Amino acid sequence: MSAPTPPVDDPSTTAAQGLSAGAKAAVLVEALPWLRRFAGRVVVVKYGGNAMTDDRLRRAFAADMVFLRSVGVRPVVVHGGGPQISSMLGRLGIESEFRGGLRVTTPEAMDVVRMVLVGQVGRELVGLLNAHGPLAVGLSGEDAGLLRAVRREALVDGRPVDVGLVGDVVDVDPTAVLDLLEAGRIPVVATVAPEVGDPADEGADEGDAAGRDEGAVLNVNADTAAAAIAAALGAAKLVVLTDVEGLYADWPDRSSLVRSITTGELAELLPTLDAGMIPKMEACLRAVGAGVPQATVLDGRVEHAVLLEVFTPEGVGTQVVAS
Ligand SMILES: Nc1ncnc2c1ncn2[C@@H]1O[C@H](COP(=O)(O)OP(=O)(O)O)[C@@H](O)[C@H]1O
Ligand SMILES: CC(=O)N[C@@H](CCC(=O)OP(=O)(O)O)C(=O)O
Repeated sequence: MSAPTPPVDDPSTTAAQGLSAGAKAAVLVEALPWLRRFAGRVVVVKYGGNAMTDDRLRRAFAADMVFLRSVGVRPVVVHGGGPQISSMLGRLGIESEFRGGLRVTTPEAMDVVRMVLVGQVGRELVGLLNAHGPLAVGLSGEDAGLLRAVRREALVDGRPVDVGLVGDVVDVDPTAVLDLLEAGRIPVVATVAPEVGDPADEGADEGDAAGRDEGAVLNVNADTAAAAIAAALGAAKLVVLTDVEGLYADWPDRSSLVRSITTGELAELLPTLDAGMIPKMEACLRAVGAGVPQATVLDGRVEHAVLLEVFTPEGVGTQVVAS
């Protein structure tokens, strides 16, 4: 007879082993008001950066999502996958470049974006979460009308530049995500979205009577999509994982880390920021502007960063709140 398989998160193997009983109890007691505050509420987590590529961090992230769900919080994961897309494009010999922080997406590249986000990154994440039980269900912006997008341009040196099949979310139908949450699942969203005609563009001669361009699917930046989804779900929090401690007011001066910033202050700082941080801070601004009470950019290199953020009074990273 073989020995019983230990649970995925065998408590006997955790770092908490080194803590005294008093310290362990203090951690649990400290979490109590936060457990109460977020019980039953939606928390949207944008997953990307190092937390997505390092195996130990990937497992810790999955455990965090399962923890949230186990204590009655409703996590929704919106994932990126930029490095994985670049790697697959490279393997296929398809050239790819970013302009103003957005990938120039040809129809050929779009096939790869969709294949990698939906068929690879999303699948792997669902598998990681489901090692804990039948919890995660993957879907893309194309499923059940979740996302609708219009084409957008990139801003390079203040001037608009065509980047091909790249979109910005104009409409979210959260019904499918809410159904999954209601069933106790963890929705995992890949950010490709069907294109709709720009409602402002009345003279458009393409598309059907409803202004919809049949068939086109757009590549949407995952930070931007996470913000739109958080707003549509009335989330209690948007958490954006990245590979730095948070927002630096004077990048790369490490002493300029911002712990908390209002939307008004952030709007002033935004034009001075460098490429990588712009979509993240725009996403936080958009979510909080649309009524999400808090948005936080977190260091995905820190194991269990999401739990620390949600369940401790200090939090970690940079928090954006309404002015
Ligand atoms: N003001 C800033 N504060 C923090 N990071 C910044 C800032 N400006 C630019 N960055 C860069 O943005 C990067 C994060 O963006 P990106 O690499 O696109 O993230 P991810 O892969 O996590 O989506 C950081 O690693 C850093 O190099
Ligand atoms: C338009 C655009 O640039 N889309 C992104 C979508 C993936 C993404 O946002 O991934 P990260 O969060 O890992 O950067 C891309 O093609 O890379």
